Amino acid sequence: MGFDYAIVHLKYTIPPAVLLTWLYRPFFYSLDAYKVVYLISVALVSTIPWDSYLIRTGIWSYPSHVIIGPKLFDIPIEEVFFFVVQTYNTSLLYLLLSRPTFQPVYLSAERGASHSRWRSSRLVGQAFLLAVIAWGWRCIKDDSLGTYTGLILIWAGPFLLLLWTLAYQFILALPLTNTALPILLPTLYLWIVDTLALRRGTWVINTGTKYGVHLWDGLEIEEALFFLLTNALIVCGQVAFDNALAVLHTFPTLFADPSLLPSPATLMRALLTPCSKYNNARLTGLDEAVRRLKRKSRSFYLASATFPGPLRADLLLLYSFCRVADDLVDNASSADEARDWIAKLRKFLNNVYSDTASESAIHHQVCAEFPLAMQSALLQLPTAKLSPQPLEDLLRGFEMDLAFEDEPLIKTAEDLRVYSERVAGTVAQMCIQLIFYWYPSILPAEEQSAIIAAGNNMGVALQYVNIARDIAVDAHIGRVYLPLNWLSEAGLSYDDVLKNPKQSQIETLREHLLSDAFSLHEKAKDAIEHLPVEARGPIRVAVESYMEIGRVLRQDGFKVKAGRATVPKSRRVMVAWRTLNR
Ligand SMILES: CC(C)=CCC/C(C)=C/CC/C(C)=C/CC/C(C)=C/[C@@H]1[C@@H](COP(=O)(O)OP(=O)(O)O)[C@]1(C)CC/C=C(\C)CC/C=C(\C)CCC=C(C)C
Repeated sequence: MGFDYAIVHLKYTIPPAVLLTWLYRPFFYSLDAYKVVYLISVALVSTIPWDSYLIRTGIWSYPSHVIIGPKLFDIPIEEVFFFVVQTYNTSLLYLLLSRPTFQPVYLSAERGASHSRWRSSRLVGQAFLLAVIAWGWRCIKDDSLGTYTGLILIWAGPFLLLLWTLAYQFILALPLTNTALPILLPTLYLWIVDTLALRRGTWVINTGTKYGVHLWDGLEIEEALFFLLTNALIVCGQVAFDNALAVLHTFPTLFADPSLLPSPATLMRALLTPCSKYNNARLTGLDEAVRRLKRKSRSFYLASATFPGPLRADLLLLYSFCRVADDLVDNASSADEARDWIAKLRKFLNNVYSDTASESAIHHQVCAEFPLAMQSALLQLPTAKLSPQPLEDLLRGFEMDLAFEDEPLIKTAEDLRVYSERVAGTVAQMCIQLIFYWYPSILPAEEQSAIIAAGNNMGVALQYVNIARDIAVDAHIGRVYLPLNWLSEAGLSYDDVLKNPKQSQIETLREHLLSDAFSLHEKAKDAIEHLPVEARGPIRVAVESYMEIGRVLRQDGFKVKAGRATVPKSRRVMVAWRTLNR
């Protein structure tokens, strides 16, 4: 009996597991736990018979003075733990590196003209893996120095072939930071650990069944291959799982109301769905939504990466609709044109929520009345999960903007509040509706209404920050959102602000608005902790990264980009990290 192997775990495998768990903790949703447990179970079931065979045939061995003693099918318990901890560590690294990626948009890769190129890639990969398996078989048949290599290849090869066949498109399409990196980093690390363990004699690769070639001093080529292939299996397994989830959550017409923890059979059905059945319009809508968010809002783009998959998709689509609607109205060349857009948007919403308008009539109206680049933002809005009232109120908020043509719109703080409730409180309400759709709350109805009311206030707080940031930008387009009575108290007229929005008295009014924003924020923020657990951290990030603009505005000499105060990227990331871990 000895503790050498146990010490390898204490020194080299458990510390990264603790570190990775700590880093991934804010995102460790039940679905992630499900994925990791699933992969660990597959790893154990597939590895134990193989490893047991290798030990019983003397290909590798563990001197009795390095292990504690208990064994499972002749495998020391420390070795069984190795399969668990390696799968756990590599999976967590994969999950961590994949967090920023919105995976469903990578389903679109195998479409259009390049279809035959994808088919060739699949065939080339399959042929390569079949050749690898055949070569492994030959090595074993020869019963010589290639035996260990052969056993590795005929064990890992078929699993890799299966995963490649099911998910090759996703494996190839995802960024290398999601695929190659989580394979290579743990492989390199385990090569180093293995070198140290072999040198100390913690495990021994017996002679006669190995080539005796070293990748570097102390690292047998077979060991290097083993760790590379096992990490490739873990990452490809995770990618295949995510591929199935992306299909399940992206195409409600193929898989209506999928469970948040789908069964292996459902996952397999999703993976086996041919790409030709994918809804291209939905993929385009999601793709455009991600691009739009990335281009237009750095705060919400960062926050979006913290939301769990299916909720993230719906928030992206909601953002896309709100952005397009706001831009259509704001960028119109005249008030009449803006009114026209609002009428068209209202017609669209009336059609969507009416019992009589058919899907093709809605489609026809959108294609006939809206620019091509904006159509998907309307057609993919998740209206079935949203009530019509906040959308109608949002349009009424946009209509208020048009009143600027005739006279100053915001006369009192109350007017400002009404306006902000319409353009931002509504957005908050819709975000909460989507959260409750995906993660139904167990709270009584009145508590849920209180959360929605707090959300509405939080939306208003964000809108105040938005107005405080954009005083000069808005003045440039003839709008002043600061209440008229505040202006007169500061000895200013509406035209003074339009002419010189950077004068010193404006700073006092900006501070007044920010102070109202932060006091609303302070009162509303506790309600976030009553949201379903999956949404709490991400909503904190969304809210706090936007409120950070307000904090920057309160500092002297803040950085301005295109006339607007900006939060430096490192500061945004710090805010996100801090709020996630709160
Ligand atoms: C994380 C994620 C993907 C969130 C998406 C949020 C979303 C759907 C935002 C829509 C934004 C939008 C374009 C709305 C149109 C009206 C408008 C302009 C509103 C202002 C947003 C400012 O965005 P931006 O700075 O990009 O706009 P301009 O360049 O000035 O045109 C608003 C300030 C409103 C944003 C309000 C929210 C996102 C609501 C936040 C509150 C919650 C999520 C609820 C909090 C919950 C509790 C319980 C307190």
